[in-house]
Amino acid sequence: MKIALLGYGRMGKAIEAIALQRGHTIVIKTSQDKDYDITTADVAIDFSVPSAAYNNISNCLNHNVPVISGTTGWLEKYNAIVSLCEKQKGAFIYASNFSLGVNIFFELNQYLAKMMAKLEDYKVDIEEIHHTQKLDAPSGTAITLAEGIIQNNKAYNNWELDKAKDAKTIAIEAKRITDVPGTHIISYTSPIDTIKIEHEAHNRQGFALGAVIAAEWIIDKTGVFTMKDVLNIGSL
Ligand SMILES: NC(=O)C1=CN([C@@H]2O[C@H](COP(=O)(O)OP(=O)(O)OC[C@H]3O[C@@H](n4cnc5c(N)ncnc54)[C@H](O)[C@@H]3O)[C@@H](O)[C@H]2O)C=CC1
Ligand SMILES: O=C(O)C1=N[C@H](C(=O)O)C[C@H](O)C1
Repeated sequence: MKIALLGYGRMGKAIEAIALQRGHTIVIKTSQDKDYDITTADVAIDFSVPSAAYNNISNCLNHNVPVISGTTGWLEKYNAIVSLCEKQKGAFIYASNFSLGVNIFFELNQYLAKMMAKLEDYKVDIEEIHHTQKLDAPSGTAITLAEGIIQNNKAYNNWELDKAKDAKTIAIEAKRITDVPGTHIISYTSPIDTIKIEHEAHNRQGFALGAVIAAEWIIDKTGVFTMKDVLNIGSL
């Protein structure tokens, strides 16, 4: 497969290493807004910056190149991308987190949220820890986790960074510590005890491998997909 890497930072480089190991070729590596011919690629993988993701993804869809995006912090334009993908009969996957481990963690989070819905003494909060170069807060993964709780527990209808403004809001605390690849902790606390589930990435390989697997999967497909489709999580 000929791959375009839109964003060639920490993740772009980790994806390149895994793509080459799996026999793919990198035909475009871009680290800024500059002209390139996206049609030379079979598939594009965007891990760039929040301000660049929409243009990168649109350019692929406008040229009928399937595109995977892991960039976080641009989702106010997600619906516009879905419409463009449908109009162009293109193929697109966004995931706040491409690792298998986090996608299993997303399922656990939803299951636990459902169980805790009946237990009013427990209050939930989310903590995420990332490296100090991260541009966005809270992390895309923490937002997906909060959405998973809200969908499964009527006690919550909103999330907020730092302090929860009322009992129906989930507080997300974002910590920035040198070199941490990504840790997410969900805690349910009552006056009596605390129940916690945690995912800790040891490095970026899980994110990168998941993105390459998604790129391999999306070739020849049409539509807007998620990592749940790629990993066929229901069958695990
Ligand atoms: N979904 C997932 O599994 C994961 C998502 N991420 C997200 O991926 C993004 C990138 O993360 P990192 O690689 O750690 O950041 P990074 O800062 O190391 O790399 C971003 C790269 O994008 C480049 N860039 C800036 N403008 C661009 C443009 N117009 N077109 C193409 N590239 C451009 C920058 O020069 C930089 O090289 C972030 O939004 C991060 O939150 C990170 C890890 C996993
Ligand atoms: O910026 C990062 O590094 C990461 N970003 C993603 C996010 O915002 O959730 C995924 C992962 O946690 C690493």
